[in-house]
Amino acid sequence: MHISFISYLLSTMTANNTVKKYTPFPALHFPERKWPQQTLTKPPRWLSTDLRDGNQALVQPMDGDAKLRFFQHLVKFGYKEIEVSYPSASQTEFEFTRRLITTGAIPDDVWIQVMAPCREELIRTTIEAARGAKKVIVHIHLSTSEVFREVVFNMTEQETIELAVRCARLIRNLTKDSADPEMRQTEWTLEFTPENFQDTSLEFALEICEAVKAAWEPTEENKIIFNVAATVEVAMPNVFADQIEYFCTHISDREKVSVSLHNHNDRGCAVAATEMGQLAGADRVEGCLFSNGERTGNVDLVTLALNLYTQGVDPGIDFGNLNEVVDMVEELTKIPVHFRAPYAGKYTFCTFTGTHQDAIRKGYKSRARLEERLGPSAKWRMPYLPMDPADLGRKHEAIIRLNSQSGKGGIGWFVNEVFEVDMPRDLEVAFTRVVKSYSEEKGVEITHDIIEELFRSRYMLPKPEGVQLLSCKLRTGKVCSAKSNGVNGVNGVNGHAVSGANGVNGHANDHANDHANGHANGKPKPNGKPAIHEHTNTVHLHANIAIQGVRQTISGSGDDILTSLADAVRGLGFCFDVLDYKTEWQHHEGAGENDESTRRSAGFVKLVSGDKTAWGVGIQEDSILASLHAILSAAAKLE
Ligand SMILES: CC(=O)SCCNC(=O)CCNC(=O)[C@H](O)C(C)(C)COP(=O)(O)OP(=O)(O)OC[C@H]1O[C@@H](n2cnc3c(N)ncnc32)[C@H](O)[C@@H]1OP(=O)(O)O
Ligand SMILES: CC(C)C(=O)C(=O)O
Repeated sequence: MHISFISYLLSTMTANNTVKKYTPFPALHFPERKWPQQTLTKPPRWLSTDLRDGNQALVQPMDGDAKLRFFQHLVKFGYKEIEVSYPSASQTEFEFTRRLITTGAIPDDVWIQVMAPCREELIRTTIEAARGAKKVIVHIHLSTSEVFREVVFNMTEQETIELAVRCARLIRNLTKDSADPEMRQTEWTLEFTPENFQDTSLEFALEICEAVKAAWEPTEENKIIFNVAATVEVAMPNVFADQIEYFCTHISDREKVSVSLHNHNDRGCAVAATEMGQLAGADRVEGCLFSNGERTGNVDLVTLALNLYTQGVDPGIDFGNLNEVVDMVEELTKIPVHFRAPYAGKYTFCTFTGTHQDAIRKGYKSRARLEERLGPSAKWRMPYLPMDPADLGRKHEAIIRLNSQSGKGGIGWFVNEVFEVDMPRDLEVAFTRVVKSYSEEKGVEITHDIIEELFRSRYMLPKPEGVQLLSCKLRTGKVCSAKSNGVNGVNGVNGHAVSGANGVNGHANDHANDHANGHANGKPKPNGKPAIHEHTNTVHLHANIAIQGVRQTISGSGDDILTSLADAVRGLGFCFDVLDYKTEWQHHEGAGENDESTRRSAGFVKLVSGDKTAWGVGIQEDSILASLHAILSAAAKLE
């Protein structure tokens, strides 16, 4: 037999053998389940364990100052239950807990949670650390799964129950039943975690929780918390939901119990499992910001909260400045938030892809119209963006980024961001070719600066200040004509637009709107055929201009201002026809519509001469000057 065939056989056998060491997690036979029909309509009680589970998983756990900053942020975001420490772990943990309490850093409505294993001396230390706080959840954990009982603790089920009950009684004696009056002033709650609940027999999990509950004696007002943890995620989320619904419907005194979830992300399903667990009846959720925590992390509290938000449910946590949250967590944990993390990643609301950019751009235009009619609470319907980035304090300009995968939608978006104008479609197509070939040739991301440079050098006069309009007179007259002054296929203004014959400064605004409207309405005729006008107005233009300081007089006639300008420029010795044009006023964000000091006009003109075509663009405070620039710029390129 050939040697490589033998090694192939060996490797297949090895692979088959290694997979056999795993056992499938059994599904629950639970036909009574109701969770698949439920929906989430309210937020859970949230607990942040960033300062405990998150902290214990760091290469370098946080010091007291870092923990304090983190704590203050958590309070600011709106968390009312915060696991602050594992006081028996280290002096830092103990002292941090004391510092919070003695400096009055804990708002009255915030519960701190302190954690300990089921070991008497460590529980005593833990409770001592919490002395004097207003509201404290004492959290003890004990693994209940078979493998832990056998491998780690060497304890029977009965011994495990007895240990848990002893600890619950001890905590009760040291806290709510304490002889020390200072201790009794604190509001104490017990949280018991049957660690590895997911891998524990449900009957045993219920049995141990019932025993702990009986030892603690919770009330409806001050419920005991059973934190049914997926310490290691070993099953699919639907199986987890069955386990939770079974637990919720079989634990006694349900009204005195808060069922809490604590999901880790070993199979990558922590968010799904936590959401399904809530559908199944859980009341409370523990997790960390951006999924920090042991191994693959705890469930991500940011994703959970914002998933609710995007279903129209207020999570009660404020992530209105999500970048600030990211910065804080990255700085204090030294773990970067992934670029594609839900909601928070740098690329989460950003696309390089042409068709996506086109859809988003159209989406924003449609959104602007919708908001004009219905206000900012109009229902969010946006292609590719399940959430408004502005709700997270994220800027629209970060959404679209350009490379060789981008198309005219994205490139048009950038031009709009740089110049505050919308290009005509045909110019978008032409400029897209320019940008794509630049991007492919250089292999770089296209920035706003590159767009500006490419656009200016391609379509605008190199020195726009070199061309000035010193004065301009316009006159209209009715004529009977069947041609359009050498301007192929351009319809004229509406016949009434230009009445004045003012100087430059005086004319800009009274004729400019009509100029713009006329062009917007006036579509070029296909094939460049002359338009037939039986009775129309002709615009006669007479202007004094200066090019590089040299004064010239130009005059021309046409169906409208632009075509009469084109006619006049031809008088300077250029030879062309107008193929397409558009004028518009810039959309100045924040400036009032009639704020003349900030208004600028854009003229876009496509000229043809022989078999050459060229676009020119002018952006100026004066609409006639803008069009003049556009024509001169395109005409120069045809030379
Ligand atoms: C799933 C979770 O994340 S639970 C939270 C865990 N967090 C931490 O462990 C962080 C802080 N921990 C520590 O600082 C230390 O581990 C301490 C202070 C708790 C204990 O330290 P040590 O006494 O040195 O013990 P060590 O760290 O080796 O822990 C193992 C011992 O604790 C026991 N143990 C582990 N979990 C528990 C528990 N939930 N209840 C009771 N005993 C426990 C083990 O059986 C073992 O006992 P053994 O030495 O008799 O075999
Ligand atoms: C809640 C505790 C015990 C925990 O961190 C876990 O189970 O993962």
